[in-house]
Amino acid sequence: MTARVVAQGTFDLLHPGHVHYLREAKAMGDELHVIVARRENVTHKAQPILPNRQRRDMVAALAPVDEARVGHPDDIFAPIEDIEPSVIALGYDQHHDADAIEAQLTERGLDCAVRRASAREHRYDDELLSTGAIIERILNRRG
Ligand SMILES: Cc1cc2nc3c(=O)[nH]c(=O)nc-3n(C[C@H](O)[C@H](O)[C@H](O)COP(=O)(O)O)c2cc1C
Ligand SMILES: Nc1ncnc2c1ncn2[C@@H]1O[C@H](COP(=O)(O)OP(=O)(O)OP(=O)(O)O)[C@@H](O)[C@H]1O
Repeated sequence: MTARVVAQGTFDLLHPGHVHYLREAKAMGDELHVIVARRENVTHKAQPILPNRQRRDMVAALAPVDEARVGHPDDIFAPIEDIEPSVIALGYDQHHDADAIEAQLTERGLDCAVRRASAREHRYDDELLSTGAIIERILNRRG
């Protein structure tokens, strides 16, 4: 049986940290499905610069990714019910609580584990491993 893995995030302005996360998520199963957060659902930080569809298309073009979709407007478990993954891979810094997600999955009758991916370490001095850091450098150098 094919083991599907779900990864999720904003993925505005791609960088090597995203690639690290998606490679690791893919290694947790056979097929990687990515849910790209809708702009209006990104409320815990500044809203993305790039539109939903552009972020989805760029993520879909990355080697570890089998399918990428823009997330549901108001039910984050709707795409999960559709994909039926065996693992949800949370990013190392995602604010979601793994136990709370597991409880909601069980409540909906979904048999799926929640795992946490690792962070990517810097490999050289001025490498930028967050979208926020890229935007800050743009503002500093071009603003
Ligand atoms: C299991 C799971 C499913 C999600 N599904 C959706 C969704 O359907 N629609 C959406 O807009 N965001 C979805 N999200 C993304 C969150 O809403 C949140 O914006 C996202 O995790 C932000 O990640 P970031 O801080 O890494 O950018 C989902 C997150 C998780 C953990
Ligand atoms: N340096 C990194 N190492 C490993 N995973 C990362 C790294 N940066 C982002 N990710 C993961 O990629 C996914 C999408 O991240 P997100 O789009 O929030 O990027 P970000 O660079 O962290 O953004 P921001 O700087 O705006 O917080 C999340 O699961 C996040 O944990």
